[in-house]
Amino acid sequence: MTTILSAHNLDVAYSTPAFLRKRVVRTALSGVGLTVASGDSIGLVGGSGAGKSTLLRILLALQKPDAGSVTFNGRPVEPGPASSLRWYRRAVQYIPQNPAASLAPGMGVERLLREPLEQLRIDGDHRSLILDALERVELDKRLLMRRPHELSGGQNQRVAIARALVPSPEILLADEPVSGLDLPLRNTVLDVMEQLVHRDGLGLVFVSHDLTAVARLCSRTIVLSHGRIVEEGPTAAVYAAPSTPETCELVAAIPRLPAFEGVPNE
Ligand SMILES: Nc1ncnc2c1ncn2[C@@H]1O[C@H](COP(=O)(O)OP(=O)(O)OP(=O)(O)O)[C@@H](O)[C@H]1O
Repeated sequence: MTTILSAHNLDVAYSTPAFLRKRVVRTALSGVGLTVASGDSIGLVGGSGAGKSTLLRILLALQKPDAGSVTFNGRPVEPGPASSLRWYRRAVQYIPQNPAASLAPGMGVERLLREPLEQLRIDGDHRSLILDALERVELDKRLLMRRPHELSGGQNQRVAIARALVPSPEILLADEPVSGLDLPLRNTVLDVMEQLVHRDGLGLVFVSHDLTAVARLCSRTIVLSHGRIVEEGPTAAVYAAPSTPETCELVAAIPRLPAFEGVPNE
């Protein structure tokens, strides 16, 4: 059976606190829907304030929309106590933007990778699940003894990805996972994510300002602007012929190699 995470007609508006005299209501999402099957890779792009994080929080069952719904294989997904969401957290995992902030500094890598297995009450041989996740992110098992501050930024991000992989999820939701990394580390992390999508067939929702990374990982792209989906389709088609001003602006911002002096760009 194909696993499906679906969001239908999501609306979210934030309003300023009631004690302020001039109440401002800001639309964060309006009529947003998306569907992710295992093996799908979807880039979620848009300018600052477009609604990407709000959508991700709802897909992670961390926030309830004002209207609309999220389902996983037809089962409703809503914020609630950890015990009521274990089934969902096993199937859908999160890769954070900033592993330095999300990995507890006092824990060694082995403990960090064991914790989700215990919290989600996953049976089986935890040590072999941990070693398998490490291998998938191309980290040496000797790193299990280290703590986050003894690792590079790229190694920490791969630990964060391994932590998301240990419960054997079907879908990963990633929030700007390479934004803080310099170019070589960024490429290493993207290589790992590419393998997870293309070799292992995991579903991916990849939130990013980095359209080059989206082009590499995602077969489909959704463009959000002011809380609305303004464009969506196969990534190559969206980039080749953007049909809205918002997408044109994002595509125009993709860095290009400068022409060498005397050698004109084609
Ligand atoms: N807790 C909140 N209270 C009030 N307004 C909020 C809150 N969270 C987000 N917003 C507003 O909702 C809109 C969407 O914000 P959101 O963070 O989802 O966008 P984003 O696309 O993730 O932006 P960025 O790329 O800058 O992180 C913005 O106008 C933002 O200011």
